[in-house]
Amino acid sequence: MEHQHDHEKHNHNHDHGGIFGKRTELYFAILSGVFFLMGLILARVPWATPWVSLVCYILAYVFGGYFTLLEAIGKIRKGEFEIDFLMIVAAIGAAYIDRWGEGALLLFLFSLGHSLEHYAMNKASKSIKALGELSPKTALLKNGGDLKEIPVEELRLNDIIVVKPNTKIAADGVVVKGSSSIDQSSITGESIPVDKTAIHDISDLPQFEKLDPSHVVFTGTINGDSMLEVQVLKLNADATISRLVKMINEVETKKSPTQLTTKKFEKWFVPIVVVLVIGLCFLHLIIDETVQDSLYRAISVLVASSPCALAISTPSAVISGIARAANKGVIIKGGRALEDLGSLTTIAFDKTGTLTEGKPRLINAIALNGYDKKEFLELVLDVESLSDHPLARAITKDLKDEYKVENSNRSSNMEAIQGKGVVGQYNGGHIYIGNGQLMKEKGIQILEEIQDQIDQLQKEGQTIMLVGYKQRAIGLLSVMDVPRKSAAPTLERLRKIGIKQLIMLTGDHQNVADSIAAQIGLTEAKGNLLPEDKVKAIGEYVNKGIKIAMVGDGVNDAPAMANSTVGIAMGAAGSDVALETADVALMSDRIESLPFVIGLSRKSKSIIKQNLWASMGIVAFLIPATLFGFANIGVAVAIHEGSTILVVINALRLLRYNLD
Ligand SMILES: Nc1ncnc2c1ncn2[C@@H]1O[C@H](COP(=O)(O)OP(=O)(O)OP(=O)(O)O)[C@@H](O)[C@H]1O
Ligand SMILES: [Zn+2]
Repeated sequence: MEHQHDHEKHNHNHDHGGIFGKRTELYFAILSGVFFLMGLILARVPWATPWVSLVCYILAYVFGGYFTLLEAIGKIRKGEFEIDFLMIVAAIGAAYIDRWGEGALLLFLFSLGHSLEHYAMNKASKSIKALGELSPKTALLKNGGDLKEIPVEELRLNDIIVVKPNTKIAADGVVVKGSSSIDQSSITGESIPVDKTAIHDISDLPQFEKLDPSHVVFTGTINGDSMLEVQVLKLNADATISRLVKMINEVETKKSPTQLTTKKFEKWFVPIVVVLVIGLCFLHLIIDETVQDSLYRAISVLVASSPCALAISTPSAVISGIARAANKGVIIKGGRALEDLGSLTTIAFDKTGTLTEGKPRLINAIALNGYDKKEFLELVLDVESLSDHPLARAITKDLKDEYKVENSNRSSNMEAIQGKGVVGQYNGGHIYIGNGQLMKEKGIQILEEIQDQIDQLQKEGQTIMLVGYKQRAIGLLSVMDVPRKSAAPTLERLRKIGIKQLIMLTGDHQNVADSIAAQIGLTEAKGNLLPEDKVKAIGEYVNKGIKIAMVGDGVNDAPAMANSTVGIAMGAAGSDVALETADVALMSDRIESLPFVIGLSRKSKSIIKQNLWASMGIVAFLIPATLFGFANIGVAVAIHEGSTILVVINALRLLRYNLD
């Protein structure tokens, strides 16, 4: 509780700070309204001298105009020319023709409208900022035998911290002692706690990204009922949560396509209005009316045509949409990604780790051609332990754990052959481990009967790797990675919400691809693809004008993702690379979030559309209404500001979006 308080003090929004704190803008608007009303009343009481009411109006001007003027000046400095400026001009114009009352009303309603607008927009960004407030301020550093509470900024890499039950974890790191179930919802949006256990071997830690997620913990997540010891693997500034917050804050500055179009529209619309308004000022030269009448009309039209609601209609929806996604553990990087997500018709998935569990198990390890089995297994272990391909890691693990083979480190010069396998040196001979293609290229013969066996295994969905040593096939490995339980229902869901094509792209054999596809219900499965083929396959869809997303781990699939309309990375919590490269990052590896974000994006798009129509409709109605004198300044301002707030409230509905 104390921490939170502390944070409030330092972190509040300074945009519109002032003597009354956060709400100064609103209070000023209210004061402006009070003085306007007093002016209005005093102008009508017989005993008050006219200047008393004038003083009230002037005070209404001061309070109503203060922030508007500040904002206008700020924008003009940046070379932007916006509505605030037009409003100031209109108010000055009103004063000039001695319509102080209407000028005061204008500034009062304008400032009220805008402070409410800011308040509402804050509500959206607050749910983003709340993310940043998740990380605790201090950590319990284990220092020999005793514990010391230190600020998180002072933690260094490889420090050991103690996490008490039911407290927040203070650093990204690996569990080295204890096991507990951890509420990671703050990062992944997953409400069910995840079990974490201590890593067995801390002597030779792999990179943070390569660690098994069941040992990894994140800053800001909440420990369950038991004590943990965590080795710090990231400095506070680099913690996943810090990156997230930074990323989402940058997102607000990236404009969506609709926003850019609206900006373009404003670029020619505003000058036209200005010319029209200036022309209207001189109307008394042509038709029979007073200068005052002409100016009054010009000011009303100016107010009526300020595209205020239009300007806010898209950003408000984009921010609300992104905020909603963020608290469900999905990072959407900007308005463009949001709008693209909403227009998808096709989704391509990587196989391993995306549609499948990504935990391949070694099913068969068969020595061929009379090669000694023990020797064969050792050889495979020695070579594969040098590779960090997921298949290699699975094979290594199972050979050690299940087959009790020991690593004798007799292999050297291991090299990966992209999308095919590995090559290494062993006892003075070349050894190849990889797919059939690799064996063919290296001139290693596979007997007919073995090929039949391979075909059979592949049809069951097993990935086959052959081992060639000294130009001879000496063994066969088969590995099985089962589809995620959530894959079939998620694909079904996606189809239901209208995604027409669901495609799998994989480096694995076509038979394996087909087998998985049949199990989970894809429209198409493309196998035998090298990484560059995946990029090409995506490119073909994009060239046909199809909006396609590529879903993958964000690391191996980064090029294909970059080539797609939207790149979606899964399990991004553990991988900075994935977080950086993707347009959309699912922090957890739950593909079931996909229908939700797509639904949310579509909703955002439709809200943007509603907002655009509403705001343009109002302007289209108000301009003639003021032009022909049906609406005076007061009515014009009221409708104008009313529509602005309506548009923002409409956008805020996204904060409560749920896929039904
Ligand atoms: N280290 C390795 N050891 C043995 N075989 C390998 C290795 N790396 C790749 N291969 C072989 O190359 C094939 C293609 O590998 P690639 O990395 O392109 O695809 P993948 O990651 O297994 O599958 P996906 O494309 O679905 O993610 C694998 O199916 C395997 O047969
Ligand atoms: Zn406005």
